[in-house]
Amino acid sequence: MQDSGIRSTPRHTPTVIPRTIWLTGLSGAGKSTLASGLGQQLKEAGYACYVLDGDVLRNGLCRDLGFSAEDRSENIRRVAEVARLMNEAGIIVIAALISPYQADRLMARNIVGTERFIEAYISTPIAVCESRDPKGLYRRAHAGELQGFTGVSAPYEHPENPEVSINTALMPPAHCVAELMRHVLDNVE
Ligand SMILES: Nc1ncnc2c1ncn2[C@@H]1O[C@H](COP(=O)(O)OS(=O)(=O)O)[C@@H](OP(=O)(O)O)[C@H]1O
Ligand SMILES: Nc1ncnc2c1ncn2[C@@H]1O[C@H](COP(=O)(O)OP(=O)(O)O)[C@@H](O)[C@H]1O
Repeated sequence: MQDSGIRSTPRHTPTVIPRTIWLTGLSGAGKSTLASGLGQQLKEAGYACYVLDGDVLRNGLCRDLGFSAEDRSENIRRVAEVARLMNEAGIIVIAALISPYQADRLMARNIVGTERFIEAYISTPIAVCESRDPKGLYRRAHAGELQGFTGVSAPYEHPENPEVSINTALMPPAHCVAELMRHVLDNVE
């Protein structure tokens, strides 16, 4: 066969390993802020990514669920299943859920696949979260208007071995996002 002489231009196409970065931490710790900042940076760097925010999903996919231990577990299971599907489609997922129980986070890791799962503990101390109180939920929980509120009247089990740990009380948001971005880039190519 005659050589047409046409050559495709060699391109550097990075082999992206689509990970799920699972942000866990108290309400007000900074999960949503960092998830959206990280999502924006990844998009700007050319990666396909998607933010699954517990707060948002509870208005749709998980709107039938409350905050009992069982419902939180089901919430996390559903989000982890979605994350797995998105990873399989080549999309980097950033999940931001309180996910207060160790067993549920382990379940999420197993559903997504342990090699794909990056647990990022947003370790902001509760005193800082309470002073931020961006939605007034701590005030309502202390006033007895909100039952089973994580950190006040429901437990938060600290991750024992997270891949990343970030205390947002110590650095401005941009630095926290940069720290997460560095970790993700080290792990997606
Ligand atoms: N009782 C109680 N405990 C904790 N959080 C509560 C509760 N009631 C409502 N909210 C609001 O729900 C958001 C947490 O949803 P998650 O899906 O992340 O929670 S969980 O992972 O299933 O525990 C959480 O969002 P964030 O503040 O962004 O964390 C709250 O706004
Ligand atoms: N370094 C920081 N990183 C993230 N959020 C911060 C930081 N410093 C202050 N904040 C503020 O803390 C609040 C965190 O709220 P949010 O991101 O909704 O937390 P969560 O999703 O964990 O409930 C926001 O009002 C944010 O502006």
